[in-house]
Amino acid sequence: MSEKSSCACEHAPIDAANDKAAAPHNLAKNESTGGQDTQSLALKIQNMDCPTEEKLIRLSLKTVAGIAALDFDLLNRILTVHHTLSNTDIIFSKLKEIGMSALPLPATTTASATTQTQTPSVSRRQIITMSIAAVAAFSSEFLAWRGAANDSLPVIMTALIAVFAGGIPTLKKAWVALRHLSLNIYLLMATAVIGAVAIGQWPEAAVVIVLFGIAELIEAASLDRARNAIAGLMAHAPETANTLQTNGEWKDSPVNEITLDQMIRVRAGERIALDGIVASGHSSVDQAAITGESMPVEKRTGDQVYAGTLNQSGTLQLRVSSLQADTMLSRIARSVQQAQSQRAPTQSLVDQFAAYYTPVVFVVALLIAVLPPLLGTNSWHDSLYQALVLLVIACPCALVISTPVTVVCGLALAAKRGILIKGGLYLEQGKNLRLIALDKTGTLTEGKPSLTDVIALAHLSQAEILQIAASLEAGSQHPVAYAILSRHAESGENLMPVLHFSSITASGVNGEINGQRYSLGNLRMFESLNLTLAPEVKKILDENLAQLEQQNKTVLILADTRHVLALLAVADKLRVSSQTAVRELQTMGIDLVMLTGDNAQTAKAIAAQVGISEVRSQLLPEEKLLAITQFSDKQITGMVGDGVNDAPALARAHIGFAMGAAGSDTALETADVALMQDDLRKLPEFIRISKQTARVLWQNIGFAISVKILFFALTLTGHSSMWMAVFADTGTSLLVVLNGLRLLRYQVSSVSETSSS
Ligand SMILES: Nc1ncnc2c1ncn2[C@@H]1O[C@H](COP(=O)(O)OP(=O)(O)OP(=O)(O)O)[C@@H](O)[C@H]1O
Ligand SMILES: [Zn+2]
Repeated sequence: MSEKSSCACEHAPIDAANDKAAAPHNLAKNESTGGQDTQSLALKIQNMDCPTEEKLIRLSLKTVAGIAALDFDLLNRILTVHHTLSNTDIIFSKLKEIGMSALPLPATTTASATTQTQTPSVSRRQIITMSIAAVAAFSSEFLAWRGAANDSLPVIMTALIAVFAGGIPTLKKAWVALRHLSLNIYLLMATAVIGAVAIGQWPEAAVVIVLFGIAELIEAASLDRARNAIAGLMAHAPETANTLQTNGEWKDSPVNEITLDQMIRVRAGERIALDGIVASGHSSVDQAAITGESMPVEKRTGDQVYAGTLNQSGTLQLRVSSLQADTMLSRIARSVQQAQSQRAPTQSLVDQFAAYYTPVVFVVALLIAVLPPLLGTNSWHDSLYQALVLLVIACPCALVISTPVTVVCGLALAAKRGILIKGGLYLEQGKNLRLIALDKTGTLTEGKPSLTDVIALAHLSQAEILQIAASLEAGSQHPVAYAILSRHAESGENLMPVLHFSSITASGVNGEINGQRYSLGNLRMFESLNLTLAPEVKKILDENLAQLEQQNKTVLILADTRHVLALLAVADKLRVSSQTAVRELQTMGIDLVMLTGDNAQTAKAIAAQVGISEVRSQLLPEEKLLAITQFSDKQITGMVGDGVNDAPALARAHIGFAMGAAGSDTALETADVALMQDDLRKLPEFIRISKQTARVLWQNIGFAISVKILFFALTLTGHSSMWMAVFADTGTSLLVVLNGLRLLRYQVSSVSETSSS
């Protein structure tokens, strides 16, 4: 057996290149495709349940030239093949060869696939034949127990019935594995059974293969449970919606036929079918399905509502703003689905362990079969039997299956609470966070500042100042611009046209109005103008500046090319939840640092209010990035931002968190963890989920390994039998899957929630 194929039963990675298949698609693109465009083919494979099958598929498709990468989503039984083939028939025929029938899926439906209930993987027919097999196997065992010889005709006949009714799928898969020179659990089982027959233990052979068959069915059924539990969390949007027809009537139509900008009506008590903007009506909407927040949110004309959320009180008319496949809910489902096809570190660890464990046990089994009889310390018969028992416990099934189930349940639990985690890696790393850097504006504060002061320093009136400032800010997305623009909107004046507009990140804006060049921004921006000011003007400017900053306001200076014209001050409110979150994180032993582009005085004041002692202010985006780089060189570092200016820093941190992701596409895309709600308390909650997931993960690993060790010892001392080993293996698999599922019901109670509600 070759180096590669000697790896374990189950889904140990086959080689480095294939292992990358678990990484996001863009990686696959760069791989060995010779610059051609990589296409993706999504396939639904009904009987792809177990990591063993993943391995078989990898083995069989590995030989096909033009396949760049494979993404496995075992839980949803979807295989995505990234390839450069012009004809994909070869994929189907290769799959058929190993007994898998594949159904092509349109690329866009992969998301909604999570939200459909799946056909159960255990059919009635399988249950009936397995029952017949079970009766036959136990009759065989019973006859032998009543005194019939183990190789007498009635015993052999009943055993054969059991093997044919219950063992054919196992034997078939073993044959495929053998042909591919891969050592997997089916091959181990088949070896054990054939070995038992060879030493005349017919009843034993029958019982083992039937127990294993039942185990496989139970495992498939329990994975179904995991699948449905997760689908149940995500599936919340109705399939039809009450739409306005061209003749003015309302009619229920299927959601997938509804187009953008159509009007739909949602009555009280109904779930909303598509994302939309409220066109008329007023209601409170329970948005838990998207944001995880338990309090309903008031919705009126102009507000955004999401598919899957529950309209509680009034009738709403909505203008549809996204198609079914693009709703926030579908994107969350898609994101969870993509996350689960990426291996978490523990999973890779377990896979690696499994890759060594099985061959080692196999060699030990061989030694046990051969050495004692050669040395004359045991009979051939007994040694062979012991060796076969060892083969049964060589299967790392429970271990390998429990990790993905647990991780997926952790991801689903978090998604249910409005925390969107982009991969098992971040879920596992969360518990190791030692330092979290927080952005100020929009993260600790609401990010919706209001204009508090307008101080004229030259000939302009307040109204003129406001008009110039607002016209300049019209081209900016910065929260400061929002403050100035919304005040200006109240005045009812028009904005003036601006020529040669430019916006300088972390400084301000400038442009030309009526032939005059203006700039508006922070002190850094003003100083870059190099104006020579009369001493008395300089004095007034400095005094006002100091005074406003003393009040913890962000001060902007409006200037033309020769004079300083005015000071404008804005103030932002701290989020109520920030304080509690900061305290909780500190209790968890995490260091907090505030990073901000704002002035030192205001930064320090806000930090003091929330209880953060380390502050870095007046940072440019690249300086934020530098700070994060320094932090993450030393410890596991998280960064929380709103994803607009701080995308590079978010990307550099070990875990980048984006706030209020439900409102912003960039945030949802750039973050490793997207907090759907504008609430920092989701951060300690994320860490708690991470810790609980790790706990369950290690419980499972510990339990599975203990059972193996126990049986190893029992076997070596001649105290276990083959069917006991199968029983233990199955039982362990089942228990670890159930233990993983328990996570879904984990109560993420937190101090802050109980005290604030
Ligand atoms: N469009 C703008 N108009 C006027 N001033 C601006 C504008 N954009 C940035 N500034 C000034 O530059 C400063 C730094 O901006 P930056 O976006 O880096 O940080 P911030 O939003 O204030 O805070 P944080 O870094 O916490 O998000 C702002 O405090 C403001 O004084
Ligand atoms: Zn197993």
